[in-house]
Amino acid sequence: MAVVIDGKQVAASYRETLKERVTELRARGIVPKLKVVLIGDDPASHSYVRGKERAAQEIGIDSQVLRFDETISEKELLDLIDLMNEDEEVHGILVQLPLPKQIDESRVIMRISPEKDVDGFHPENVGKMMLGLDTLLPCTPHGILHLAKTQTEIAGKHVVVVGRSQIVGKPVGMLFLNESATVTYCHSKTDDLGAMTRQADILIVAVGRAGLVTADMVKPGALVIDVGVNRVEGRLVGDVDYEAVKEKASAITPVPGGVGPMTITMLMHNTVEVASRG
Ligand SMILES: Nc1nc2c(c(=O)[nH]1)N[C@@H](CN(C=O)c1ccc(C(=O)N[C@@H](CCC(=O)O)C(=O)O)cc1)CN2
Repeated sequence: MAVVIDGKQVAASYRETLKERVTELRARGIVPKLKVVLIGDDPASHSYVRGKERAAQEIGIDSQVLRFDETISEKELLDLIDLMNEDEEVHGILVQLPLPKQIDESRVIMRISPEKDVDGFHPENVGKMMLGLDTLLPCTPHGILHLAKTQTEIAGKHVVVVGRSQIVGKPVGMLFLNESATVTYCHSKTDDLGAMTRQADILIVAVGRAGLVTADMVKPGALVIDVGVNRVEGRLVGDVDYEAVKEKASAITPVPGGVGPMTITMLMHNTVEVASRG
């Protein structure tokens, strides 16, 4: 029976250290400031942004959410980003994804100053991450690495990543490689997925398909990290068949309450990092 990794608790304890850092910054007259751009009325995006506001308030970060109708043009959004880039009081800028179809996501990400890119999505930050240089790391992958380190040594472990998205799959593999893990990437075209996942000491699943990973696809004693968020019959579930895999793994993240809370916490971490750079 696996240890259930309590992401809420790990996140809460990490936020305590951030609170202390913010108290020190405020004593030096620095108030960390985060601007979040929220476009449209997607209920999930609104809920995630509320979570970001709550976490910022708890830690002492000054956050402001700028809400726009989904008809906003790309030019209006890019002009707004320019203003925030120039505002010396703003440390972090985040545009909540996904964006409406008239707006090119890459153009938006590339317009945010890399120094203020608290999502860690800008190519300059992604490149530095690949090189193992100190930079703003993408929040979900950073959160996953932190959770994994609460359970095991990473160096020498075989990490299998299922999923190759720009914001989770690709970067999370890179972060584990930087920690001297052996990394295998799998995706929708991978032949015999189970043969791959069964080799994993640490299995990270980020596809967005409920029940994709079943118990027979997991090596006994593996650490299983489920990044999927799927709504099935009104319930939130991950990509892993949680009840069955729990019996086989040594540790597992639940959905909800696993990786999700770490995403928001690492966003706060990045905002504090930028503010600390002075
Ligand atoms: N600009 C960004 N957009 C998006 C990101 C991102 O990192 N930056 N990631 C996701 C959404 N996201 C944060 O923005 C996010 C997703 C999930 C959670 C979370 O806490 N999930 C909970 C369940 C929440 C629920 O009930 O729906 C959990 O897993 O426990 C936080 C943040 C896409 N967009």
